[in-house]
Amino acid sequence: MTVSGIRPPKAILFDLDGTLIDSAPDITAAVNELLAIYGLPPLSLPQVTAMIGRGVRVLIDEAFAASGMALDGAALDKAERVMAPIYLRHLTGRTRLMPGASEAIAELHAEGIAMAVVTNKPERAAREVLSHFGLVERMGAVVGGDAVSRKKPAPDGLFMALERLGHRAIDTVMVGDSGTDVTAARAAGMPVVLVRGGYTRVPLEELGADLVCDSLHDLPHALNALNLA
Ligand SMILES: O=C(O)COP(=O)(O)O
Ligand SMILES: [Mg+2]
Repeated sequence: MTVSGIRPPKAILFDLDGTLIDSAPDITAAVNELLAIYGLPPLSLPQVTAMIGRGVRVLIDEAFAASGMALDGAALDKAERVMAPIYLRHLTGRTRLMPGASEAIAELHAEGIAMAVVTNKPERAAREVLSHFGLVERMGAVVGGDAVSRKKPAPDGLFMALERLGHRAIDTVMVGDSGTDVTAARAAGMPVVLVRGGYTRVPLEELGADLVCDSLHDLPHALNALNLA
């Protein structure tokens, strides 16, 4: 307890793409390599960026639709299999940490706050990126979109991370960049903070988060001011 009545969180669940890392350039490269195999021209960075956050299958579906080639279920299954190794070859080359990510994680770790990543990215890919940036050992759990039967906006991955961390939803805050993260956090009964600079085109104020931060630099301070129920 810092100030009377204000109770900071004991654990934080981070979204990955658009929140801790700026992976859109690598994901765009992977999408364009896949499209090229199908004889399709490349999409732009802003086009692909808007497709990130709901898992690789949605990404592929939307990329083909935007290229004028709608895929049925079986064709989408096949494209997903073709994409898997391509995606894994484009994880870190053009990906950077979001501003303030390492500082915020170091500060929260020093404060004894438990942390986990809950992403719709495949878990192997998420672990590889976190390990590349030296952050995987800071995370008490990494839950990928393929580790649960329902990805975010369902709360399944958040519950799995809580179980692994040994914390309760009411002591935990979800930190993300999109409406998907807000919906998942609400479904898990958890407060949610959104950070600007991610992959959502909708103004963050309209997404119903408890708090909006300009960058991860502001996060440790903002969390102290968040009044948990
Ligand atoms: O859509 C993805 O693959 C990843 O998205 P997330 O890390 O923002 O959940
Ligand atoms: Mg995201």
